[in-house]
Amino acid sequence: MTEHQMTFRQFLLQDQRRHGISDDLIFLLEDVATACRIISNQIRSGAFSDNLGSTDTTNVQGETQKQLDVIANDEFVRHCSNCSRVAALVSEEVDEVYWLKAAPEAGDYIVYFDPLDGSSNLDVNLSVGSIFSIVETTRALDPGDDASVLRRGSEQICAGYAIYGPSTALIVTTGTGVNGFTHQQGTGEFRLTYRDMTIPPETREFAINASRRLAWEAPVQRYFDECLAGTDGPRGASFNMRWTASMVADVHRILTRGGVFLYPVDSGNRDQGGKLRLMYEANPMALIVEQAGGAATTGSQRIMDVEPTSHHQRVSVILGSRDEVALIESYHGSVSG
Ligand SMILES: O=P(O)(O)OC[C@H]1O[C@](O)(COP(=O)(O)O)[C@@H](O)[C@@H]1O
Ligand SMILES: [Mg+2]
Ligand SMILES: [Mg+2]
Repeated sequence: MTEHQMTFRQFLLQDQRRHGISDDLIFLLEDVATACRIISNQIRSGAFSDNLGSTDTTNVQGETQKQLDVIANDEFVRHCSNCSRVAALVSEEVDEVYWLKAAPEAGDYIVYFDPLDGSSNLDVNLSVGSIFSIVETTRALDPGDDASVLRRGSEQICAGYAIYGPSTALIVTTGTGVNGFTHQQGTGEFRLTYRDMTIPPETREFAINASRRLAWEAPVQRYFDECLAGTDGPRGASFNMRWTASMVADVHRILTRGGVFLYPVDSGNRDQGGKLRLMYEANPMALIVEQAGGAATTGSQRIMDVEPTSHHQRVSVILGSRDEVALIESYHGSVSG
């Protein structure tokens, strides 16, 4: 058997030998993989099991929940609760923190997750995903205080996402590079198919929701206009654009062939602080992108250095190919300099 076909478990055991990850983290990651496997099957059989479409409930984000948002949330809660070292869960779909331990200890885990990312794509059969982030606490959490789960992204020990696209894949980092595993029909195994994913520093492809152009701040407008100016413009090159309305799908493309993804703060979402959520969208994707040689910024600050103030806070997100991100950051600097 070549390393190429290694199973997720075999890879984690190798990671343990090489980098010392704990048994508990291996068990937890296998539980996350099980949750994603079940969610993948639920999505793919959606039209027959009547779980497509919306519920009549609204989540803490003020969004009408899709049935699969709720199903995916329940699968994450059910499986992540198996690990006795998980003290708390933070989900995009639920306002409060799930406290799993009455007396948390230092060394316990906090799991933050977006159970179903790109929900607006579900009913139109486009790629969606799940995103997760794991922090190991250095001091005991206080179950009476939800703010005690607030940790900087730089404290993550692990992050990943599952993409439910033409195939289902699980992309994970435990702090020593990024590897991806494709779900194998028949065996149900996740097998190593993307080894040491690396983002090229340069790119000619960007992803942004251009329908928000009028709301953007000057640095983003400048960047966009220069890309569209083509070979005769200041960048001296023509750029391609993509936007899937699923962060997981856009980031997966960037991990596979490079690019830059922007969901900046703009006049339409400034009151909320942006669109995407820091703890279970921006931070995990920032760790994955940085581990693959890319960069992730708010425009003025490294995303993983942002000091969180609430577990559902939103943030400006610019991530991907390192040189492109640096250029966009310099445009923000030149505005604020
Ligand atoms: O609809 P828009 O403005 O293009 O926003 C799309 C963005 O919103 C999201 O769908 C938000 O995530 P959720 O689906 O988990 O709420 C991102 O995946 C995506 O990048
Ligand atoms: Mg999301
Ligand atoms: Mg979601």
